[in-house]
Amino acid sequence: MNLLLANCYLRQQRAIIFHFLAFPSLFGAGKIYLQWYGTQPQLVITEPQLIKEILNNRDSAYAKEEAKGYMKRLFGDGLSVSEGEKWTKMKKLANHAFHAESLKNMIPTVITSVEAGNARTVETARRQRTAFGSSYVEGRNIFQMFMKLASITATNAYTHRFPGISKIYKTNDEIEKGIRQSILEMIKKREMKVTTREVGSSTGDDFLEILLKAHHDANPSRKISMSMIINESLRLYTPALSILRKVEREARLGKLILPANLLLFIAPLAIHHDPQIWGEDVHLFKPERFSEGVAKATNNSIAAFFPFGMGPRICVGMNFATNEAKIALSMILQRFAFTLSPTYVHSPIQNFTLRPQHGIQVLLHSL
Ligand code: HEM
Repeated sequence: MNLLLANCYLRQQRAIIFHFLAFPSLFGAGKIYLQWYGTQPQLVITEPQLIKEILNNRDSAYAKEEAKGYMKRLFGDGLSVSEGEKWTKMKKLANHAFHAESLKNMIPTVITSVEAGNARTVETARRQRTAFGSSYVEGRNIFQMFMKLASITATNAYTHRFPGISKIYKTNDEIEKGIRQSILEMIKKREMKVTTREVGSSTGDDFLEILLKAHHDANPSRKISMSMIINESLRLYTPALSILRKVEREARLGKLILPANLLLFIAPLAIHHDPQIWGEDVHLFKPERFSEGVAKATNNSIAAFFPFGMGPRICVGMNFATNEAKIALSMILQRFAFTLSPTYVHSPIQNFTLRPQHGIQVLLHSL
């Protein structure tokens, strides 16, 4: 540890770099090491307890690293890169914009976008086929209601300061109710299919049916929900690969004394792929890890799973992103069955966030 510390100070003179992870037995510090990012040394932290200490710190010992180059162009001087009073004000506004009530109001817009995407896909398929299943007609009706709802919502955005608005909102409510009803009916039909089908007699399981079956499984350890699938995807393919902080003033971190200006590189992916936390099957996609919630899956170690960060700078879009994914997935799965295309090449890369290098090709079948 002392050697590591020495390196922290040497860094200031831009002298030597030791890669501690490469020599864990020599230095006994396998979870903390120094790396160079271009000409910039960074202390990489992959120890949950220390990460918790850094990200939850509220006495300004650690700050966001100033955005440079393309990051600056991308983020400007917005919430994610600001500090102090400006950050407090912006965070308050953002939290308000994303609180539960506001999120509820965004749902029709999300639904409209997904439905428009679904409709475009169906239209493409229509050119290749002549016959449609009843689900298309049901979907078209829902889509028409969405369009009406979207137009009313857009109109409301301009008229909400004027009296008499409650009448318009009532119309809005009715359409929303109609949409919800139609979707619920579609789900019910699919659920009936799943629950009345005998085990083993299934023909051509699609993802929704697999999900529904898992959801209805009598064995609680085999029940799978959308949240479990989203959590396991975020664990295995953590989109935000790094969370950066700068040491504002000399700070004690565990047994280390960190010099001011040292850059800290927090690596959620390293934690999410640590076999000591997740077990030897860490690289397998197993949503059932989360069957009893995140706390149980992580043995109550809050910093063992943090795809959206933690502490005061936790992602403001967390609930929006997960709700959007759930809405989009459930709507797509009601309309289509899909399987992975044989042309798909698994190649996750870091391109700002972690993403599939060549996209994900799937074969869609209209239901
Ligand atoms: C799967 C999707 C997403 C992931 C994995 C993600 C991840 C993260 C992470 C790890 C942080 C913390 C950064 C840090 O501590 O330095 C963060 C912050 C932030 N995220 Fe997200 N994010 C997602 C979606 C979104 C969405 C949809 C929005 C906006 C609509 C958003 C807006 C923000 C903002 C504004 C911050 C900065 C908060 C602050 O500094 O106080 N994110 N995000």
